[in-house]
Amino acid sequence: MRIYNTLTRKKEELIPVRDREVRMYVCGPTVYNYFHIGNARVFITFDTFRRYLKYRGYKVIYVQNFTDIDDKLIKRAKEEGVTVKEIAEKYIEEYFRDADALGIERADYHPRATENIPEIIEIIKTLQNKGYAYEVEGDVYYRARKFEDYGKLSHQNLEELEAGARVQVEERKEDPLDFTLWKRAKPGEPSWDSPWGKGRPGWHIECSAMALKYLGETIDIHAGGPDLIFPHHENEIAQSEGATGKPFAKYWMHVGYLNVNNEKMSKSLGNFFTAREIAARYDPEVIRFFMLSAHYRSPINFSPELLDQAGKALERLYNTIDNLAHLFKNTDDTEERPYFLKKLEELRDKFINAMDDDFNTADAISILFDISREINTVLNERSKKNHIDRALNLLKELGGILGILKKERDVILEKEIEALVKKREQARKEKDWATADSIREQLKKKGIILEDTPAGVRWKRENL
Ligand SMILES: Nc1ncnc2c1ncn2[C@@H]1O[C@H](COP(=O)(O)OP(=O)(O)OP(=O)(O)O)[C@@H](O)[C@H]1O
Ligand SMILES: [Zn+2]
Repeated sequence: MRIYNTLTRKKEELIPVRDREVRMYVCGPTVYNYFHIGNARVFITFDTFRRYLKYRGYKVIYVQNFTDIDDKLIKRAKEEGVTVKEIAEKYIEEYFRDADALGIERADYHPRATENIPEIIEIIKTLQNKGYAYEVEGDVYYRARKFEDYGKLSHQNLEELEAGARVQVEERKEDPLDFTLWKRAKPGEPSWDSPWGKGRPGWHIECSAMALKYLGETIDIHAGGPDLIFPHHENEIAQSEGATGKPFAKYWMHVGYLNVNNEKMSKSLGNFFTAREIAARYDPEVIRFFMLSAHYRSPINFSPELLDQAGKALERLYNTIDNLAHLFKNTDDTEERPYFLKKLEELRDKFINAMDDDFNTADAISILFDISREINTVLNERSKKNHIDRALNLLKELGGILGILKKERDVILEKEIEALVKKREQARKEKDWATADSIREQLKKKGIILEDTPAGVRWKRENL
């Protein structure tokens, strides 16, 4: 398998640290709000990659954290007159509700920053002992310039980094490049005891501490959204590698932005839809299908029209599944087509090759349509039962990796269709056009097309 690595800007062969085991850390949400569909892109993408790695026989240990203490949470808690803990509890619960609804499997570990304070303090102490960290009156900073490789993930040299660093109002830091590891407590804010007095952790150090605790010193894949490359992931590397002296993560993966009118969907711009709003209007499988139709590193535009299109495309695959179920019930089970079975195997291999090549879900989806086309041209009411069965299983097997084609469908049988066609004829005779139209629609949804001919009404299944 090959994976594009942000660190080397190349596709590299996946060689996990431990044989057949992939340890993966995905930066999770800051829990002060519902997550939006742009955030969902990260969760859905890596959930899919995790499923695929398992399909390929890897044991996967998957960690996704919750940032449950930070300025945004504190602000939100003040606004609502509740505690920071209450805000965090609420939005962690809401996260699971929405993620479950989108078919995102739970991580093996969902650690929270506030439940790992001793580990965070420990790593800061190590950094301080090694000269990477310094304290200024209860605040602790990371001495970025001391870490030789600083900038290696975002591919910036020191001049570029300096130009990017905001001029600091406070003169406490030795260098504008330095970043916070520990913040001295302000009155009324949650705080923990530490060697530097009462305070709370900075954002970057949480992930270093939790990755180390749950996955070890060198992990295989570290992932997140594109805005995390700098500074968050760059700083995570400086902290983790500074503390352990070992490489932190072998492969760094980042998804492309989900945009609205070519602008990043974000809370601050106000151009966002929560995952909950969208899941109320669209089938979760349609949302996944939409996300996975593009390459994960490409930006995607979000619009209701595009979701509708995704819905129609997914429906075509479901029609094939319905047709297969229909054929299975109605076949006379005589026609042997060894070529077809061989072709299915070839298409499965193509799907695997696409996914092995940096998780190319866009190609993988187009192969599902190739499979569907093959089924619809070759199979008929004489086909061998085992051919039909193999075809159905293959679609379910490969669809399942992407988290689609999992729904049980009630297949409409011939005699039900005939009955509805008759009912529609009757309605037409009585000039009850509303009923006639609604029956046509009902059948269309099940992939049945009606043709009004001079000899009466004929029907056929779409794709067959
Ligand atoms: N439009 C987007 N497209 C893809 N990923 C995104 C987008 N917006 C946020 N992310 C990612 O979602 C994950 C959760 O991030 P976080 O909870 O910090 O979001 P946020 O920064 O509050 O969102 P926003 O950028 O809307 O303010 C991160 O990995 C982040 O990179
Ligand atoms: Zn992180």
